[in-house]
Amino acid sequence: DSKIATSPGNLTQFEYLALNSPLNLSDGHARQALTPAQAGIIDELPSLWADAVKRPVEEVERSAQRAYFELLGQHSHPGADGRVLACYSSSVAMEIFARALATTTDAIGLVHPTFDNIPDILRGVGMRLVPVEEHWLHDDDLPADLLRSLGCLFVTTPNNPTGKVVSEERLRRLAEQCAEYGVVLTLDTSFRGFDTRAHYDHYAILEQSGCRWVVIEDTGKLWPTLELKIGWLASSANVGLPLAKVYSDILLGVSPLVLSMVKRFSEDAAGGGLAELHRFIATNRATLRNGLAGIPDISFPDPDSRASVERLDVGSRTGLEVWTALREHNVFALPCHQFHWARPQEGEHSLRIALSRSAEAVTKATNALRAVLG
Ligand SMILES: N=C(N)NC[C@@H](O)CC(=O)C(=O)O
Repeated sequence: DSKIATSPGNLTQFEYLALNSPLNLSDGHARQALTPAQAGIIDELPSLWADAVKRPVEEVERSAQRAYFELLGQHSHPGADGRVLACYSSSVAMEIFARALATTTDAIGLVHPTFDNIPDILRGVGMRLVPVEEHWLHDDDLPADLLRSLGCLFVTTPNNPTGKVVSEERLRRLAEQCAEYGVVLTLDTSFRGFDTRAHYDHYAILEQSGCRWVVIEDTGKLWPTLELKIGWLASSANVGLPLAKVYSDILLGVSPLVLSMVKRFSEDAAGGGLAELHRFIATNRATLRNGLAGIPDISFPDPDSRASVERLDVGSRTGLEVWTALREHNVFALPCHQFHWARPQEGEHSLRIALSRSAEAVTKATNALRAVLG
C-alpha cells in the first residue's frame, strides 16, 4: 500500500500501519462501537438524506453548527456572521488557514509538543516555526520579544498528546497579549469534546479581546462515524486573512448529509450521550492505568488528562522499542518522539495509547503491554 512507509516519516504513517489491525490503539480517531442511540441515528440516514435534499444547504449548515457549538458551550460562535467555514476535515481547515496565513507572515509560534501534522502543514506553506513550550502557555505572560517576532501563535487545546487545557483566565490573557502585539491567535480545539474544562465560551473571550483570531474545530474525534466529519474554520471579523478566498480554491461546500448527521449526534450528545462518552473514556483510562500498576519504571505523565488518548512514560525503555514489541502481539500504539517536532529526543521514552476503542480492545492492549513491559 503506497500510503504505508517502511520507516514511518510522521505520526500518521505510524497510524497507517495500524489501520487494518484488530488492535489499533494508534490514531486518535473514534473507533468504539456506536451506542444504541447513535446506531438509531445511522438508521435515520436515508430520511436525513431525503430531508437534506429538500432544504437549503445554508439552513442545514446553520442548524448543524448551532447544535455542535452549543453542545460544547461555544454560544458566541460567529456562525450568524458567516465567519464559520465548514471543511471536509480539521486538517483541510488547517491547510486553508496555513495558506491564508502565509500571505501575511512567515513566522508562527507553535505549541510544543503537539501532533506533527500541524508543523508539517505549516512548514508546507513555508512558515518558520518557533516552539512555544506548552507550560509557557499556562504559567505566565509570553515574553514580549517572542510575540514581537511572530505573525501568529498556534495553540492546540486540549493539547495532543498531553490533554492540557488552556483555562479561561489564560486564554483571556493570551488573547490580550496577541491583541497588543497584533499576533493572530489560532486554536486547534479538536479534542475539546472530551473535557468539560474546555467548554467555557472561548468565542466570547476571543471576541472581547479584540485580537485577530482563528479557531479550528473537529467533529471527527468524538464519534465513530467512519471518517464522516466536519472541520469548522472560524475566524474574527478583523482577522485580515484571505480565508474565504483560499476556502473557495479548495471546496465549494461540505455534504449536507454529513452536516445533518453531526447535528443529530450533537443532539444525542446534549441529551446525555456526551456524559456517557466521558464515562466510557474514563473507564478505559482506568483500565489502562490500573492494569499497568506495579510495573517498574512506568508512569503516566498526564494524570489530569481527559482526552481520548493516554501518554505512557516507559522509563529507560524507548517508545519505539515498546511499539515494536507490541507489534509482535498485533497491538499498535503510537511512539511519541514525533510529537516533539522541534526536539524529538524529548519524546523518545513515551508512547501514546488511544482510548476511543472498545473496552475489550483496551483490556487486550493493556495485557499485551504488561507482557511486553513486565
Ligand atoms: N491529517 C492527519 N494526519 N490526520 C491524522 C490525525 O487526525 C490523527 C490525530 O490527530 C491523532 O492521532 O491524534
